[in-house]
Amino acid sequence: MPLDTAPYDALLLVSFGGPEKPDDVLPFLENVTRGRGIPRERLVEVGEHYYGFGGRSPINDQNRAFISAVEEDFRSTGVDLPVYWGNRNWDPYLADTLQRMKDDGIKRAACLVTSAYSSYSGCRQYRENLAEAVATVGEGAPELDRLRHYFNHPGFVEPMVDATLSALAGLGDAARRDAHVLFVTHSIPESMNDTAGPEGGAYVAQHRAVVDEVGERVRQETGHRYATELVFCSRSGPPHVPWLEPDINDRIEELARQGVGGVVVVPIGFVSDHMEVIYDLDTEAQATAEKAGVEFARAATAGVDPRFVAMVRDLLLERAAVERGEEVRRESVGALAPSWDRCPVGCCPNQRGDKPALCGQA
Ligand SMILES: CC1=C(CCC(=O)O)c2cc3nc(cc4[nH]c(cc5[nH]c(cc1n2)c(C)c5CCC(=O)O)c(CCC(=O)O)c4C)C(CCC(=O)O)=C3C
Ligand SMILES: [Fe+2]
Repeated sequence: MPLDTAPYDALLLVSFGGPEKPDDVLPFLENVTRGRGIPRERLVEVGEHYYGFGGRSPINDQNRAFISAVEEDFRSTGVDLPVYWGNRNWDPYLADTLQRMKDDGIKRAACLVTSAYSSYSGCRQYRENLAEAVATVGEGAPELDRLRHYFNHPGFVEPMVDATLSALAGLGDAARRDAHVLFVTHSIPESMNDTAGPEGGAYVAQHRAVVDEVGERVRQETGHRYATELVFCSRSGPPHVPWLEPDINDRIEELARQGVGGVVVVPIGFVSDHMEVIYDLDTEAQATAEKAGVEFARAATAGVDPRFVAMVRDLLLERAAVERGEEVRRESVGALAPSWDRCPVGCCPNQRGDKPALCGQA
């Protein structure tokens, strides 16, 4: 018997997109930064990160692998739904995917965004992209609901705990003893965090909840309370605009000066090993650590961990039941409550002016 997924007849994976070949790099970067006030020098620099990896981001292949894993999970558990995929910044673009869904007769889809937290960049901007894509397709475009934020879902948190434990095990005994666990996420402008979520500050608050929960579980598993902290990578934007700090590289250098022998870097801000992870962490931050004489181990991202894959099904069935008016039990761990189904009005505002966005409260 297939499980009841009504009112949904599809799942849509909504992601960032990335270049597939060197010629894609500049047009991709132009898509990402259009109207975002990013200095030219920064674009040239980030372009080099991509060229250094053959002009190809791993993110699209990672999304393909994730979709295959979700399809397999659906098949084996009796969820009879097709899975579609659309990006903000690169092919397959959201509007093209929505057109295909409409042609396939899809009426209403649940959207999983590959970003776990609240912020303009991680949430509302995707909701604006969905609104734009629906407007492009016009009459007959599928109705879309966004599945809730999953930073505190056990399917996201538990793989992070195991990844942190494995990374700790990868340090030498001496370095491990006083190692600092650096939970890292994408920096955003301070003003973007100040307005994130319904009451502001949600981006940092949600990350701190994950840091505390993973830190506590690692303590339970190892019997040792490692120093844990939240640090940031991938700062962009003009120098006079304040972004969230400390930067991971600055922090590693400071820890080295204090005599700390090892760091474990846990990319809680990202769901797969895309360019921010393989360049900003594995290349740049690792080089910083080497130069400073600090042992470095990077924890895996959630990727295709079966628990993370199964989370998609859990969120989908949960939301479907909510939309049918049924009582549901919402899985979550840590200090914060499960997140909302529809973003409150004014949540994570676009600081450059209002744009239509889907998946919010009326
Ligand atoms: C919060 C956040 C996430 C996590 C949530 C989520 O996953 O959505 C994220 C993810 C990603 N960011 C990515 C790539 C880029 N982000 C940029 C620029 C920016 N990101 C920002 C924030 C975030 N970004 C911000 C505030 C900017 C400044 C411009 C602006 O205000 O909009 C730029 C332009 C160059 C630069 O400025 O660095 C690039 C190339 C890729 C793809 C990687 C790949 O190709 O493998 C991914 C997954
Ligand atoms: Fe980004």
